[in-house]
Order: sequence, then structure tokens, then C-alpha cells
Amino acid sequence: MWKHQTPGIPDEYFERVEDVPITKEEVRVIQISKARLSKGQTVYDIGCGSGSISIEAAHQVGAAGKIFSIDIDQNAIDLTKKNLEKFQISNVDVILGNATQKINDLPPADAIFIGGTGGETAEIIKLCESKLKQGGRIVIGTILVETLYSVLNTIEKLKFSSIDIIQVTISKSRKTSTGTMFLARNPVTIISATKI
Ligand SMILES: C[S@@+](CC[C@H](N)C(=O)[O-])C[C@H]1O[C@@H](n2cnc3c(N)ncnc32)[C@H](O)[C@@H]1O
Repeated sequence: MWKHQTPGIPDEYFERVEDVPITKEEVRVIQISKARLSKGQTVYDIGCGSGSISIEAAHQVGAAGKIFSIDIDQNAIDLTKKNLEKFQISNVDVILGNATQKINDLPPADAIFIGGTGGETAEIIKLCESKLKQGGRIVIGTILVETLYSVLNTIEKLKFSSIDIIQVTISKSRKTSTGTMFLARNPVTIISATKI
């Protein structure tokens, strides 16, 4: 389904349902690169939504790697499973529940993506820190100012170094009757760091 080594699977390749978000392809590419993944690694995708990050991460870590995808929403779990089937990926465990209740059961991680916290940002980041191996990477994507505030308040007090914060606004071209214009999407803030 995706024969390329590079990430950036077009959004339209994924199955979608109403009310389950997807991390858009250009933003997803940046998040994947910030995680600095290698073959054989163990990765969590917290708030997996449509499963697009899990699928891109699975391509990066290969068959020897393992992905754990958690979401609190049954619709997101069903959609992630559908997309895993579509992309013929089998090394992903899909877990229904609140990340605060599920992270403790997982094996140590080389990299963790956080795409949703439902307001429990601080607790989830603390749990992730306890599970990340030394040198492991955390990558958090958020559109909410409140989540960013909570991330900053938490991450700086924990065992993380090289905290990097970027904000990206992607504009996509659209044909009009007179030519081609750009339409801006909402900005996304991406926070990444390394576990000390
Ligand atoms: C923006 S979406 C993530 C999109 C996903 N990265 C993708 O590419 O499709 C955020 C997801 O986080 C989930 N979520 C929010 N709070 C959660 C929590 N405490 N535990 C698990 N999942 C949670 C939501 O149900 C939602 O599906």
C-alpha cells in the first residue's frame, strides 16, 4: 500500500470517519522525523485517532519493531484497526482506554507520540517519562494553547533535555476560477525532547 521509504502517506489513502481526527500528512512527516526512529524500536502512539502516526511509525521500525496504539474512543480504535488492515501492518497492538490507565502495562519505549490527552496532559507526560528508555524521544502535537501550557509546565521539570518547540502552519493550494490560491490550515505546535 505504501512502498516508499520516506513518510508522508497522503491523507486520502487513509479510511476516515466523522469525528475521528487525523494528523495531516505534512505535520505527520515532521512528527515522525522528530522521533528519530530506527528499525526494531518500540513506540507508543497515545491518542492514535485514525492510526496514521502508528502506520508511519510501523514503516520506520519495520517488522522487528513494535507499536502500541492507545485511544479512549472506540471509533478511533475501530478506525485504526481498519487502517492497519488496509496498510497490511501486523506489528501494532491497538488498546482501548484512557492512556493514564494503560501506559503502566506497556514495555519500555524508544519513542512516544502524544496526539491527545483529554486534559490529562501532565499525568500522561509523567507516565511516558517513566516508560521512555534513556535517549528515548517524546513528540507531542497539539493545537490547543492550554495543552501547550501544560506540556511546558510539566516537561521542564522532568528528565528531558533538548526540548524543542516548533509551530507549523501548512497552506495548501486550491484552484479558483482565476488561478491558484493558498488556503492556510490551523497552526500545530510540536514539542519534542530526549529522555536523559
Ligand atoms: C488529534 S487526535 C490524534 C490523531 C492521530 N495522531 C492521527 O494521526 O490520526 C487525538 C486523539 O486522542 C484521543 N485521546 C484524548 N485523550 C485521550 C486519553 N486520555 N487517552 C487516550 N486517548 C485519548 C482522542 O480520542 C483522539 O482520537
